[in-house]
Amino acid sequence: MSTGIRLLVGGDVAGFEYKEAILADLKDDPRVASVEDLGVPADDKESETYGSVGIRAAEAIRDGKADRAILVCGTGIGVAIAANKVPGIRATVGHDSFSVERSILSNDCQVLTMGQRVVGLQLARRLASEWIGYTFDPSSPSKDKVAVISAYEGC
Ligand SMILES: O=C[C@H](O)[C@H](O)COP(=O)(O)O
Repeated sequence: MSTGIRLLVGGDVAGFEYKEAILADLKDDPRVASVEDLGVPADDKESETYGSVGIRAAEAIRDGKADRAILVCGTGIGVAIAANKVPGIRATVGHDSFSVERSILSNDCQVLTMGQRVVGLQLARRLASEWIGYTFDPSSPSKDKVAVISAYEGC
């Protein structure tokens, strides 16, 4: 990934500890231009569920306020489903290095999600770091495949 990526992190109560750890890592990462915490906050972890956090992150990316988001819930599934409801946003669960790589190089995903109840913390942190290191190649054959989805959405 080129320097200057603008990131969001977020999640629900079930992903709070991982979200906080990944947020801390990203704040120290020289590849990151900015990172914003969308919550849930430490003092009100039940304030939102995965649906609203996922949608809010995706809308911010859609609106050009950030480039990508890393979201954590219990499984990664809920935040992915929510983010994918926003037209133009491609979100996926990624719990292994190959999927995390392909989520960018094949699918040009703007959102990576993970599950705090599924993988270990150190793996989640490593996958987050790997993910921001990938950049989609718009001259690759994958571009036309992603375009099929975008055309359906009208994006
Ligand atoms: O996808 C949903 C998440 O895993 C969420 O954090 C937990 O949801 P639950 O409490 O309904 O299992």
